[in-house]
Amino acid sequence: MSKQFTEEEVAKHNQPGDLWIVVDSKVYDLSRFADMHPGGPNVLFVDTIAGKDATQAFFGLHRLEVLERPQYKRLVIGTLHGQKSLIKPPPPGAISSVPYAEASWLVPGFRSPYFTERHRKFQAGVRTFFEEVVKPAAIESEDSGKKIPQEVVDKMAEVNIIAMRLGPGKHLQGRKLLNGLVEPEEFDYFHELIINTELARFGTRGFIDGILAGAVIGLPPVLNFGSPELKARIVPEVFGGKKYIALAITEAFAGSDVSGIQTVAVREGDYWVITGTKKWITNGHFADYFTTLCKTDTGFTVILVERSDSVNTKAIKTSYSPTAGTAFVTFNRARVPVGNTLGQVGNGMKVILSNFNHERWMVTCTALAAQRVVVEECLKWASQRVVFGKPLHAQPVIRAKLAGMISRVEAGQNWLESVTHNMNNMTYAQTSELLAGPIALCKQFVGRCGTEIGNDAAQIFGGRAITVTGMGKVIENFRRTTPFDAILAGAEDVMADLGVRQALKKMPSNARL
Ligand code: HEM
Repeated sequence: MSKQFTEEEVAKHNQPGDLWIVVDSKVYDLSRFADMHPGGPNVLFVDTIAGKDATQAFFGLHRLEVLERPQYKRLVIGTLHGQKSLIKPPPPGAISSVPYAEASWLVPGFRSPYFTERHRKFQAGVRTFFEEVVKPAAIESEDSGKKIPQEVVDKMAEVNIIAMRLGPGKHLQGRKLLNGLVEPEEFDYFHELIINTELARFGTRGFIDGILAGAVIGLPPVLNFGSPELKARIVPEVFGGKKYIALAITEAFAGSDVSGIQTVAVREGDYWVITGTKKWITNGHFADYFTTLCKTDTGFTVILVERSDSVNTKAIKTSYSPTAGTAFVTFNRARVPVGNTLGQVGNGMKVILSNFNHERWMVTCTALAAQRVVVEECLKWASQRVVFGKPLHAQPVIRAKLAGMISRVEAGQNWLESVTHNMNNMTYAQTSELLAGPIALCKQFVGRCGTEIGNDAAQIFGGRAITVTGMGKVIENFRRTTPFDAILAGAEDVMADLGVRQALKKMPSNARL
């Protein structure tokens, strides 16, 4: 039982050298801390704060996590008599009770045609895992820009999260997935959607890509088009988190116009000799393998290039965290055995295209999850921030912005879930034929919504939205990095155009008004 104080007792400690305040029923002794307070000592000595309950003032200026830091927890000397602490960080794995902070299938009372009890159990397990194991590293790496920690990769490999991120399929057979929370044969795209969602909830966009997005896009060509020997060697290393792989398609010469690439592979006996450069290669800075699109005599060919002295990687400074390992890659006559060819020589475009739908869908999942976090941040802030003597949400313009943000996220979510349901029920050929357009359009819609949500959130948070630490840090990260969602895996305008062109191809010739 902690020591209890009356309001009168607390009130006596209200000056330099002897300062107590109350936040959420806890009494803090700030006598020595006041001079070290990052917001300065003077703000603590005003009449309404010193010796008083400063809960509202505190939460108008600090995130709850400040009070969770050990150096500040130590300042608590007791509680206010007869009061209980009401504001607590949610335990790992908890579902938020803030409206629209969760997809509706997780909200008590709502029904879903797609998610089962098994999905719910899986979601709870994934959230707990990510919050306990991944979140601290996500925050640390996003900030420091350093490579994702190997211990986290090892733990993800142990429960087969790296393998699950490649979606349902034979590669999951015989694996124990998240301690048996899902069987390999029941694993579907909704399970994968859950993983993508949970990964994107920390306000750390660079880390989302750093934590092996390269494997999600770079390994499928090996799995689907590599020789049995190559697969037997590469796949276990990557799923085991021991080796890293990146997809190397784009160049300074060619982005959306993939066919403009200039990297060349020339056959010399049993080897390919590869010369050229690749740009914006996610995870490239620390990758061991590069799934590389090359020009060959008879068209384009995808070749798995292993890191060697002839492969040089240089970090590119992007607007998100260097922890993503974004690199400029140079192949300087890199010699690769012909056995590393993925698919048929000259048929590289097929190999590359086979990957695009899944990649675009994945980016849509993580983008949407990050947007939902922004909605939650804005609802909390609009409720706890007091302006002109009222909560921020008392302003109609703020409520209008919230309405727009919520509607965009819910629209995107419902579209994404419908696409995901169809991915679960279509053959690969049907998905290519019928879903390439909807996935492209859904991605461009969610990407555009990201820009609009970022703009609205910035108006709600004001100066805090352009400040890297403190109250608005999640909004700052989101606004700075949401363009990645609108560009990676297919730029917004290209996606829109692709979706419409796919639709026009299917226009019946006899359709008339
Ligand atoms: C337990 C008591 C407190 C602790 C441990 C604490 C700690 C901190 C910390 C760590 C920061 C840096 C910014 C951040 O990380 O969010 C900060 C900033 C600040 N604090 Fe406190 N603080 C306390 C109480 C208060 C109170 C009662 C006030 C009321 C006026 C206050 C006013 C400020 C201001 C004005 C800033 C600067 C905010 C900004 O830059 O936006 N602090 N405080």
